[in-house]
Amino acid sequence: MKVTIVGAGNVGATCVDAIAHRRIASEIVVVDIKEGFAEGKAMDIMQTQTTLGFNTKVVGSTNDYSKTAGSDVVVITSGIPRKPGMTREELIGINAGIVKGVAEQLLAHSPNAIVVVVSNPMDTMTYLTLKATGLPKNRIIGMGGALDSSRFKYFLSQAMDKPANDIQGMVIGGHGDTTMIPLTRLASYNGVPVSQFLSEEALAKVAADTMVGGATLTGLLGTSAWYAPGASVAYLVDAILNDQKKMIPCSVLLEGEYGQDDICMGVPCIIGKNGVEQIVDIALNDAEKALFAKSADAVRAMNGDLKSILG
Ligand SMILES: NC(=O)C1=CN([C@@H]2O[C@H](COP(=O)(O)OP(=O)(O)OC[C@H]3O[C@@H](n4cnc5c(N)ncnc54)[C@H](O)[C@@H]3O)[C@@H](O)[C@H]2O)C=CC1
Ligand SMILES: O=C([O-])CC(=O)C(=O)O
Repeated sequence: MKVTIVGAGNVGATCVDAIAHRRIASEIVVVDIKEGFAEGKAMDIMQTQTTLGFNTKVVGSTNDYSKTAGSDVVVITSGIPRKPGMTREELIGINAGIVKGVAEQLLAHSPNAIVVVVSNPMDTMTYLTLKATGLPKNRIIGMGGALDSSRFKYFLSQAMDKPANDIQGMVIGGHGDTTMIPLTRLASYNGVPVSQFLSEEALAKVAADTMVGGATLTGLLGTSAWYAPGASVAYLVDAILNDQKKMIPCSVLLEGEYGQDDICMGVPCIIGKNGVEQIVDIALNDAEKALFAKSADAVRAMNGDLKSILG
């Protein structure tokens, strides 16, 4: 199986590394616009083959998409990250043009690929990719919910002092500081509701910490995070390549689900070899429904800005 990652920066290179370690692809091509950068990252990662014991071939390319031909999955991480104090939404002006151009070049060489969108603001970049390429909705997947859910489980495990791998939970909604919705009501410690272990106040703090999880790391690091984002992409790509039918919250086109139309937002999806194989329409309570509708309003407003940006 062949995977292409566009963007050899912090997130892109970590995606390559994490996918190579999972031993799920025969070849990974990494593309960047910066001369020699992707080639350098590819060579560095290839020089870990013998110490880490994987056989995936990693190839770097400076903007030559012919090397990406025939990819099964392509991942778009190209674009600028935010700096401390910024929101993801502020990146739209620069990233929209980058993502559109990259998506067109990728599909010219890999017309059957499943596209994973990572660049921010991710829900709007996913919607843009869908509109610009005209691909069926099952083949355009925005990655945000997998990451936000892993952060949610981390904060729950810290608050409960229990192992993160025994915690189940999902974050839906937009991938934004104020738009994501950690589903505390449905989170569990091996099936037991987390409300049995944490007070309402403690759960509210976990939800709040999860929502600003990316902003907190941006403040600490001076740029946004990459280890958990790269690992989340690899987790999603594994589910596609190995047809795992995992339920992963992803940003996908909604056509009536969750009361929304013509918008890409995070909802639980069954992910397999066809990409998004099913949207799981879970029964939200009234408060969660209201949060979802508010989140959709914000994402839709951002999508509206695409018209003026792209002409
Ligand atoms: N959806 C999510 O959960 C997450 C999204 N992100 C987003 O991912 C994006 C990348 O973040 P980082 O890797 O930290 O940034 P970075 O600055 O380290 O890397 C971005 C790379 O994209 C390259 N690039 C720019 N224009 C390009 C083009 N037209 N073609 C090919 N390559 C191009 C740059 O040369 C650079 O190497 C940002 O927009 C960030 O906000 C980051 C983390 C999580
Ligand atoms: O916070 C950011 O800007 C990058 C991102 O989407 C995340 O780490 O969740």
